[in-house]
Amino acid sequence: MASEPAVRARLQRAGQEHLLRFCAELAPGQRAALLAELGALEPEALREHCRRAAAACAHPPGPPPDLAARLRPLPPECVGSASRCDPETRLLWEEEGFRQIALNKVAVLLLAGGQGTRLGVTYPKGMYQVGLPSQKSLYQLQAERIQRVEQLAGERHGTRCTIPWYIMTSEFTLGPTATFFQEHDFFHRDPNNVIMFEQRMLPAVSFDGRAILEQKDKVAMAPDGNGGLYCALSDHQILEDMERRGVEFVHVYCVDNILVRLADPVFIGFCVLRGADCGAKVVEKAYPEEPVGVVCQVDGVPQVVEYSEVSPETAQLRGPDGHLLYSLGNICNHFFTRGFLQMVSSEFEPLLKPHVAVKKVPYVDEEGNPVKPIKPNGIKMEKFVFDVFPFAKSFVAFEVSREEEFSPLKNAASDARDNPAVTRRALLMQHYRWALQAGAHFLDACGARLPELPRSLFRASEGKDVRFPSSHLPDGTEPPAICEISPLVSYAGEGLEMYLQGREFRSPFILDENQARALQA
Ligand SMILES: CC(=O)N[C@H]1[C@@H](OP(=O)(O)O)O[C@H](CO)[C@@H](O)[C@@H]1O
Repeated sequence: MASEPAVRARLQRAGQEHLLRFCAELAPGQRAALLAELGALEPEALREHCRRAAAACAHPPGPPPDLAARLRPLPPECVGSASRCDPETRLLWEEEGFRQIALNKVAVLLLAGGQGTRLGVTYPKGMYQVGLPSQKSLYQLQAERIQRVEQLAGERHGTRCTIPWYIMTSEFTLGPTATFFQEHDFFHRDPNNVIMFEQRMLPAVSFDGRAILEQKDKVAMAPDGNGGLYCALSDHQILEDMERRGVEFVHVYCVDNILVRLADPVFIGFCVLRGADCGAKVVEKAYPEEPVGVVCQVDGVPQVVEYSEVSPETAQLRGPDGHLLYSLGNICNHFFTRGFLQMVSSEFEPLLKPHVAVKKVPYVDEEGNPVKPIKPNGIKMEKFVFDVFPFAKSFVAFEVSREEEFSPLKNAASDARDNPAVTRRALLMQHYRWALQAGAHFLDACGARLPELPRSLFRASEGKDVRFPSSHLPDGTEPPAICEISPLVSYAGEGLEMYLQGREFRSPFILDENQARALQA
């Protein structure tokens, strides 16, 4: 254990000795914990972190003044589209994706270190369940989609294959996530193929560059952002683990999108066939202020400009076709080759610039009294996962349908958007569409057939795909029938005809594996 004089000397080098000001009055256990926490902070890095935070604070808030002039939309040749391509091309991409999965070359990596502050929960967001009939959590939906896509790839190629699931957690989420997985028997995944690792934490810093003490024996620490991924990959030898397993392509995604398609073969295949080392899935932005980053070019280089860093004027610009000029909304689904991740982790990571968030950080005052500030008093610095895009040799964006692939759980019920009810509805609406496309009919409680989709709400596209965009429905509208389809039965709406074609079902209807077996018999 680090001794107090040793820790004090290190803190002096970092200019942060004040962190020990209550040390003498702590009980032995508390003191040891504080010394261990402080002893782990590297003095030069801590000094630099606090210096940068204070310097960033000296700049006026908001986007850099010259940013707008440096922005351009991504050139069309870098953008593919799942919905606007011809069906044969889409099939080719999908086939390539399945081939790579069957060869065990694809892994998924979940970014799950966040604190769920906006959602207002004290546990990891992935454990949240939005109120589906099956009561599945986000983690369970994800686990089951991995299992199904492995099965589909295996069937096509007459093999058994594995998609390892890497889960980046933080000090806040590792313990509860690990326990949750154990309690749920890893959702029937082999625990050897679920690899949890922890991202680093960084101290929150006051406006004058001093790390903040949250309690007498605890520094206010926060995860280093989802771009902490690249340090964490090195810290825990994750890339070596991928290499041992033969993984070449990694689908990185964030935890909150209830519709996320893990290891999506179409996306993987598109990126691989394009020879991309780095890719981002996007949806068309719904409205100018939508809180999604935009994929674009800055000084001619592909990049994401985060919603918090783009001015309202720029966000509202429209192109000649009337669409938003910066319309490619980042949905935090990224493709990386292992080689690219290796280069980033070994070479480019130190070049990533942290982003500054000014926050209310609870602290102890000079007398040691805990204070909950009413206005922002501190700075948290975070790296962003997409800040590595400028280092790509070949970057692509891939546009997908929002209704099918994007409904993030960000906010508590008190917020009208991206809340649990909205995400629940997005999933149930999707499953209802899939069931209708597969030829199902639904009955009300009295056995009468429910009217099928109001014609005015149809938007026919993608061949026989019946589109029923939730964005065209008045807020709060439920699908006409409740239908939930287990990801173990269908990953993206495929293969449902054999259970549903021409049959009638009463709402609510849950198509799980047992039900599917019964219907097949
Ligand atoms: C740093 C980062 O990854 N930000 C992402 C992420 O936003 P959060 O508000 O941090 O959850 O998810 C959004 C999509 O849900 C995406 O648009 C945005 O760019």
